Amino acid sequence: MISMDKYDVTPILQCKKLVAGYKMKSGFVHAVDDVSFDLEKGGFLGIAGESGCGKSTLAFAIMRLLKDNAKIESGEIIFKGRDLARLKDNEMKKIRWVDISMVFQSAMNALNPVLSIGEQLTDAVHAHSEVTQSEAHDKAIEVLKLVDISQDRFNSYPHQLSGGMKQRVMIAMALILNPTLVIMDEPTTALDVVVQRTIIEKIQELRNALGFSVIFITHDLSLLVEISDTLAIMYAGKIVEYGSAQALFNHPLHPYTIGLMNSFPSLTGKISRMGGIEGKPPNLLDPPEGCRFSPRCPQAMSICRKSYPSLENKGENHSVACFLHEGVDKP
Ligand SMILES: Nc1ncnc2c1ncn2[C@@H]1O[C@H](COP(=O)(O)OP(=O)(O)OP(=O)(O)O)[C@@H](O)[C@H]1O
Repeated sequence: MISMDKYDVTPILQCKKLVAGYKMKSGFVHAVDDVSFDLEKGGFLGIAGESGCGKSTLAFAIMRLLKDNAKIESGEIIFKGRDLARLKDNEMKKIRWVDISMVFQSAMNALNPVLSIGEQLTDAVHAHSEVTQSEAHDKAIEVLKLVDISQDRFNSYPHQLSGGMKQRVMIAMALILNPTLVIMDEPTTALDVVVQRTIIEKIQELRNALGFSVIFITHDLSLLVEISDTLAIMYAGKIVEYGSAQALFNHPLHPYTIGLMNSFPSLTGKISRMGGIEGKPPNLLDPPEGCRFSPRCPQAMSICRKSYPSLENKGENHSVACFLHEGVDKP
């Protein structure tokens, strides 16, 4: 885990009570429901949760790249003092890819098969800045070098590269305009474990060298506790636990976080029972009353089925939304 002291603590991004989702004939899918968090300059925020809990919708809302049937219903996304949720499209265009970029799930498949990677990188530079062909070419070579791809590969086509290399090209693409924030949505999921590890190490190395902030989204909590300085655990559209990766790892408070932690082997090597979480997440068109986790929670009390607990501070940089902890201050 990374010490937080190294980084400036001024938030560059503040999500405040964000509500976003999908308009359907049968109602509104509350995919992101009252989500708030801060991200410091140079910070690394990991967002974990099962499939369908709203992680990608949150990422696309920040990028303002939501699908046609989706919308930001309320809340704010303050980036460098401006509310992205309310920015006009032409203003957002100046920020997207330039100041905030994104590496999508299976991004490597998004490379254009008929253009060389060098052309795709230089096109990305030209699309957003007034530079000469030779400056764009130099920039492309520079970012390829950052992700350990030799300049001999400049004229290679995507099919000539391995999956790991293609994903590194996508990371190079996300970094080419020197963004302040890079959102990574499952950037390594499609790759084998060894390649995944190299790419994660590369991302950390580049973040340390270049100082950009990262929002890293994955269902793999074991990976996140290792690489993030702050963690947000999402369940059914809501953040149920939030805080420093260390605090969450050492003292997970929410039964859902504990369930996720029990779903992977202990990093300390201690043998513990691997338990999953029974049941499945609710339908977000019609979520259960009260705490959305209550139907699956082994410790649910009657209040949990009636009211939703608010996210309360339980110690320095650690908060949880759970009635089991309401009014109890924990380290
Ligand atoms: N285009 C859409 N129209 C309607 N509902 C959608 C649409 N896209 C996603 N959803 C719903 O929104 C909710 C959140 O989905 P989202 O993709 O954000 O979750 P996720 O945590 O990123 O999942 P995954 O890890 O599988 O990508 C889910 O209930 C999903 O079914």
